[in-house]
Amino acid sequence: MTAEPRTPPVALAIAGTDSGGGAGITADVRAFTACGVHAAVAIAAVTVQNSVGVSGFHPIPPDVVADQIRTVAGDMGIDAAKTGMLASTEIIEAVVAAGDEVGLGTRIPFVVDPVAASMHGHPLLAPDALGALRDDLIPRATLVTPNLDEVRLLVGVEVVDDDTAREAARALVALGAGAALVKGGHLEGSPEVVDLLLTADGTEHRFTSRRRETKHSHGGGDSLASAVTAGLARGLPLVDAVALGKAYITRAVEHAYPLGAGHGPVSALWSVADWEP
Ligand SMILES: Nc1ncnc2c1ncn2[C@@H]1O[C@H](COP(=O)(O)OP(=O)(O)OP(=O)(O)O)[C@@H](O)[C@H]1O
Ligand SMILES: Cc1ncc(COP(=O)(O)O)c(N)n1
Repeated sequence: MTAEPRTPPVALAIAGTDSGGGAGITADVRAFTACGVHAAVAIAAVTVQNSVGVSGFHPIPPDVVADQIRTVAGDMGIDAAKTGMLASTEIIEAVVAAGDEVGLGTRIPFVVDPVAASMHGHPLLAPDALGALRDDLIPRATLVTPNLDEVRLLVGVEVVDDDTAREAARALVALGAGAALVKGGHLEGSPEVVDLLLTADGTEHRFTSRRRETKHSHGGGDSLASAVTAGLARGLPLVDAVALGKAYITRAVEHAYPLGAGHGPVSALWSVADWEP
């Protein structure tokens, strides 16, 4: 007799699409799958995007974003959730309202990746939405995962070394986040990439990897945040979930591939390429 298939944990990505399949929801779904959880999605925006950049940006009506969250939570349940591109103040407020109803950040671990722009420098968030991100969404986060540009926008700290990364993480936790992971990918000039995790009780952890010389890192931030979310959905403690996320992104950057004329994506294919009929 064969055993009944077991239902995996469910993780929800609340984010934008990338038509080129490098970043946003496509990176989230790949990371969830590679990390062993079922991927549910609440689409917040559609972008017209390829490896060279973003040429269109179309927010989804806020009530539709909120309804996607409610309908997933009400049926299959959510074991952890993450946000990526949220596009506007109105969408952020809708996510906050629906998130409060279903328990994001209280009953359910909630990772906020405060996406403000694409790696090509194209905006993915209305400038007037920073306040809602800072004051309403981040205080509900179990973990916030900014890159160094987002750190500057959110808390005004210029990160150049460990001390300033620590200062930034403290400022993010002071906004009300349960923990902050300050990602060091943009700190060029060092052979290592250090991501600094600070939890609300003041405990610090450094996650270090060798820096790969590559221009193909599209979707790296989304992939890291989603892999951490998958770890949380699987019930790992936060520090172990971040360690899983760092291991996943390190392999994904190692296997990143050229695609199109611009920046290729980090890869999840190493986790599935050996499959044979
Ligand atoms: N060159 C690299 N080699 C190895 N790891 C890297 C490299 N660049 C970034 N990473 C890792 O990728 C993750 C994302 O870091 P980064 O600071 O680039 O965030 P991001 O700007 O949000 O990502 P992206 O814009 O590429 O989606 C981090 O865990 C970081 O350590
Ligand atoms: C829909 C969407 N979400 C997030 C990113 C950020 O990813 P990156 O910084 O690699 O461009 C993106 N480009 N598009």
